Amino acid sequence: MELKHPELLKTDAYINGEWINAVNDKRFEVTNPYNGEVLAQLADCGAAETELAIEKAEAAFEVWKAQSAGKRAKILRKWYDLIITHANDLALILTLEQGKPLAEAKGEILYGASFVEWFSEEARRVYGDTIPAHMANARITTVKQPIGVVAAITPWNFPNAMITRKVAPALAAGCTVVIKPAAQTPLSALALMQLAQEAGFPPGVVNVVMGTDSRAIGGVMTASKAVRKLSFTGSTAVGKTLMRQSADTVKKLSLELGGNAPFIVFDDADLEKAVEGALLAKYRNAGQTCVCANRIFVQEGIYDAFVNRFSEAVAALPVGNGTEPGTVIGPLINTQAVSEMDAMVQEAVGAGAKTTTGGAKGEGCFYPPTVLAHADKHMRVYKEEIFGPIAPIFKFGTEAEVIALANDTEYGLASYFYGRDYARLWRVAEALEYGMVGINTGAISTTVAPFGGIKESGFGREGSKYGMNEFLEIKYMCWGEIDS
Ligand SMILES: NC(=O)c1ccc[n+]([C@@H]2O[C@H](COP(=O)([O-])OP(=O)(O)OC[C@H]3O[C@@H](n4cnc5c(N)ncnc54)[C@H](O)[C@@H]3O)[C@@H](O)[C@H]2O)c1
Ligand SMILES: O=C[C@H](O)CS(=O)(=O)O
Repeated sequence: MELKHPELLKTDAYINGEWINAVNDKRFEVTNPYNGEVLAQLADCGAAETELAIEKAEAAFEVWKAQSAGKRAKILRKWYDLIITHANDLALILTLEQGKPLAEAKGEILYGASFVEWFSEEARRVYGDTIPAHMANARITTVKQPIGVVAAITPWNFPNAMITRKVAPALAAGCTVVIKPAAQTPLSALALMQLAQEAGFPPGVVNVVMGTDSRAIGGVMTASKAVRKLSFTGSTAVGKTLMRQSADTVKKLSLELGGNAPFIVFDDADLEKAVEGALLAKYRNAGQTCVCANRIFVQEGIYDAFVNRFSEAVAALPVGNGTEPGTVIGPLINTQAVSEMDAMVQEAVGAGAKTTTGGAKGEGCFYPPTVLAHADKHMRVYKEEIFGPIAPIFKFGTEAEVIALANDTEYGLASYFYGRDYARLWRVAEALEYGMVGINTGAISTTVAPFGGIKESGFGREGSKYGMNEFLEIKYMCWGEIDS
């Protein structure tokens, strides 16, 4: 791996400002999904290392929370500057371990960095209140205080941004953090720790433990009384497990879970813009994105025109090695994902769907971008999160019909629709049961807006002016006997 800053390639856990091997010397491999090449052998951490990291984070909390907001802001800003300086190296590490094309990886690095920049600024704006008291001789104030040690568990699909989106607000609030990245993509997390160390975060403020036994690591995190907050991004199934495990210590939770986004195209939509938006919303990271369009609903008047135009554009998407310029679709994370895609496609085709492009396994971790016309609500692609490059297209008649279809899911993360009748745009935006709605756009993810879902897509918001609230407790103070 040719890096300008070779120190970014780390393979040991980062605990209390030191790089440490697993206590039992166990290592695990991280491979490149494009060609199966072993990129590195990493410390295979478990319960012992997690307990140590939590202990050090708890000790560091006393120091970090006592820093001024300005001091925390300065170190976060320095971290941001270092991430930007080394963005190309971070993007290469990300592409090699996760597979997404370099241009997308660079975009993720800049997106991830934007959370560090945003919360380096928000750090100085944790305001309290003075409230007119209920008694003449009393005064009422509130202050916001950091909740304490935070455990962060993150997925493989955005191995940089899903970390900074949690860790930046937590650190800005004065919390300390223990991160467990996905075992498939830990190199991005460790590279961020190298830069955090260079930025001057005191030992123990931010830590990373990685390993193949996620249950062991998560089990320690959820059982620990020292961990006052768990912030999880991943599947709904695992989110539910962690929620159950956290009940015994009544942890504050943020859950960013799975999605099943509808992408609705009304007859009056600009067809070209709708196709462009659908391509963007569907095929980011080869469809391995929580907010990807999962079900494309097209009104009957333009159904055939949309299917033809969209299929043509999908068939032309360049597929290949993420490090090659021009690649738009890289490999999936592993061959199991490829098999899962193929099973969903074959089930849909067996039930009457028609592939207009793609529809058969590629080599290794590749599955071609696939379009399924004449999909219906009885198929897996309607009910389940696809999390891959398959675009099922459903036909609908009326506004009421498509709202019912769009909301017919236990998920509630992202949703999208294209149209031009402004009265209808308002009605549909208000009727969709989702945390986020894209209206005439397929790209909604930004640090300035509250990112998160409802129903079984989780709760809590990341980014925006709301993001720090996840890591703060409001304390109310009632000052009596003022007139004595
Ligand atoms: N809402 C969002 O912001 C968002 C963002 C990215 C991904 N996701 C979702 O994540 C899923 C894909 O990511 P994934 O495959 O990494 O999800 P996953 O739930 O399998 O794993 C997520 C993380 O949890 C860990 N984990 C798994 N089982 C665990 C356990 N029992 N205890 C502790 N940790 C455990 C994994 O090692 C990984 O670090 C999709 O459902 C996607 O929608 C959601
Ligand atoms: O997988 C979903 C992540 O949240 C990525 S993004 O925030 O939509 O870019």
